[in-house]
Amino acid sequence: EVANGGGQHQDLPPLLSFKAYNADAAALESWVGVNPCSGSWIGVRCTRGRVVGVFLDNGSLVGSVAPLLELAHVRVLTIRRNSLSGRLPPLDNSSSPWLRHLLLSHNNLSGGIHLSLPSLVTLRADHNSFHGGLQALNLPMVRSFNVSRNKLDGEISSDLSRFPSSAFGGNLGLCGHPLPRCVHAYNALGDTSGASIGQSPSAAMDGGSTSGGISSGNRGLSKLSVMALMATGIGNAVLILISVAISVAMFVYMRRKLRSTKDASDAALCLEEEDKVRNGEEKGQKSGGLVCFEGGEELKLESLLKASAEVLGKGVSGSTYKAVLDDGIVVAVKRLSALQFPCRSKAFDRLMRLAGRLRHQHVVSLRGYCDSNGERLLVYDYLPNGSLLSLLRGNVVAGGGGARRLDWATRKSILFGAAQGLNYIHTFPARPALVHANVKPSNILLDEHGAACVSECGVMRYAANIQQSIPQARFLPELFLDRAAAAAAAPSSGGGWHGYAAPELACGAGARATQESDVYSFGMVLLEVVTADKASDDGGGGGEEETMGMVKIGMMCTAEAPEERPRMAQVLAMMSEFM
Ligand SMILES: Nc1ncnc2c1ncn2[C@@H]1O[C@H](COP(=O)(O)OP(=O)(O)OP(=O)(O)O)[C@@H](O)[C@H]1O
Repeated sequence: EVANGGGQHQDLPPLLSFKAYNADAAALESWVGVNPCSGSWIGVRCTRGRVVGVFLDNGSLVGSVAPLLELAHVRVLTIRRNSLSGRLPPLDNSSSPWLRHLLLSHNNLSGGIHLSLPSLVTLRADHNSFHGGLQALNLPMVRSFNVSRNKLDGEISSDLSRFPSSAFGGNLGLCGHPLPRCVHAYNALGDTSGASIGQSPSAAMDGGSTSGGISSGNRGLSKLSVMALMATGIGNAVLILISVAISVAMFVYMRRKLRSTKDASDAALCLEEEDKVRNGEEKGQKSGGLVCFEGGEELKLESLLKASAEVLGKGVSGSTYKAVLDDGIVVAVKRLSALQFPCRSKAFDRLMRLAGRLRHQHVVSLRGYCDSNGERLLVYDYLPNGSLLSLLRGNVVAGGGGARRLDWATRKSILFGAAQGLNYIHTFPARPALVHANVKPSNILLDEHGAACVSECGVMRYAANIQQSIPQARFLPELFLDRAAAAAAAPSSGGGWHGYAAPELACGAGARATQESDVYSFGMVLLEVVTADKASDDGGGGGEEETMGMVKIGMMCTAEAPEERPRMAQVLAMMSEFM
């Protein structure tokens, strides 16, 4: 029943039309064959043989989004951080009856937004070039909403005004709660001038009729009529003066108001981060005990707890499971150890809500977070191709269109990807600045394209016994101890200390991870990867110069004194010479 008249899968034509814009895009490389529901089309999710989800964030994709909205059963369309252009077609219940989550942020889409979708739950259209007003939006069920940083104007309807200012910021023409009040300048001016114009002719007419003889050319104007004429003239002059004064006042008021709207709009952007923290957007959406972040809107605690799970591994901070939910979504669930995280901490809670906003192609996305009845679960995207640790162990992993082993090109691209992820975390606008606190090979995962993604940002920063656990080396996978110790024995790294954790973290119970200690850990990983067993390198090695260059960067990162280490942005700049 999924075939159309020509015997073709019904969802194939729209997907192929979209692919036609992106013939050479790596993100759509797997879109081959005639059955998009065969399981091999990356980014396409099907239920009962129909496409219900399209997930194409960060794919460097171009063209129009329109073909994807022709998928008759699509429930989730997320295509953020691409270069899509053109207009968003008007959508209503008859064109898109199943659509629940539409995520279009960070593209170049333009035109108006015309959506009448009574069941839409998520609309993220920020960072585009949409213009016009919001009056063509009828989204009574929407819970996650953001149209900031577009070219929208007009008044925010009362229905949408329940969202925080950060949902609307960066649109200079938008006004009304939660942004500053709208000034109906044209109406006000029109009314004022309308009143004065309306009055003076009638007053003149009255005057005219009172005088009775002006139009008749009577030269001998009566005293009364002269006085009436003068009174009318003075009256008119006063009215004109009043209306000019009102107009000037209105003009000044309007200018101030517009300026304050702009200031407020800028301020809204500057304060966006804090706003989200305070006003609840950062809180995500509560869904039965689970706080859901962007892209995790469909998660439910109940279905997480019911899901079939497979243990991926156990670390100091807890255990990680691969969970397959009822509707086929696969996630990785980290269950935090009660020993390391014994009590509820506001700081940790806040950190998780911040971590839920990290979205970058080299950072594993946190989609949800649960903290109830002493149970703490973190829900991440499941990355299917293992970790840097498994590559270092000599395993061959899939990804990037074929089997991957630790050849030189792979080593460099993994290190460069991880460095970009870490730099994004370090430069994310947050106060205090974000720290990863547990950079090591098992936390550098490989996505479906084989790209490196940094996982578990910040979790270990709030662990209770991090100091005790480091010297006992439980903190490190055993395999690494000798190698890491060897790397750390290098003169500049102040031998005697081993592992990925910076030496300063060993001293004193109050030691807390910092961005400098992250750089140290990254340096250790880099040295590890660059110097790892060449037997796993199947040719195309780095060459002396490149290897030495990378080792030098690793040495700088692992300087004993934190202040001597470079910042991640500098590390990236140095590494880019070898990329
Ligand atoms: N999102 C994910 N997708 C796929 N595999 C993952 C994901 N997160 C973690 N893993 C894998 O699960 C295993 C266990 O990870 P876990 O984070 O629990 O332990 P760890 O990294 O060894 O130690 P720590 O508790 O210090 O982070 C590791 O092999 C890790 O690579």
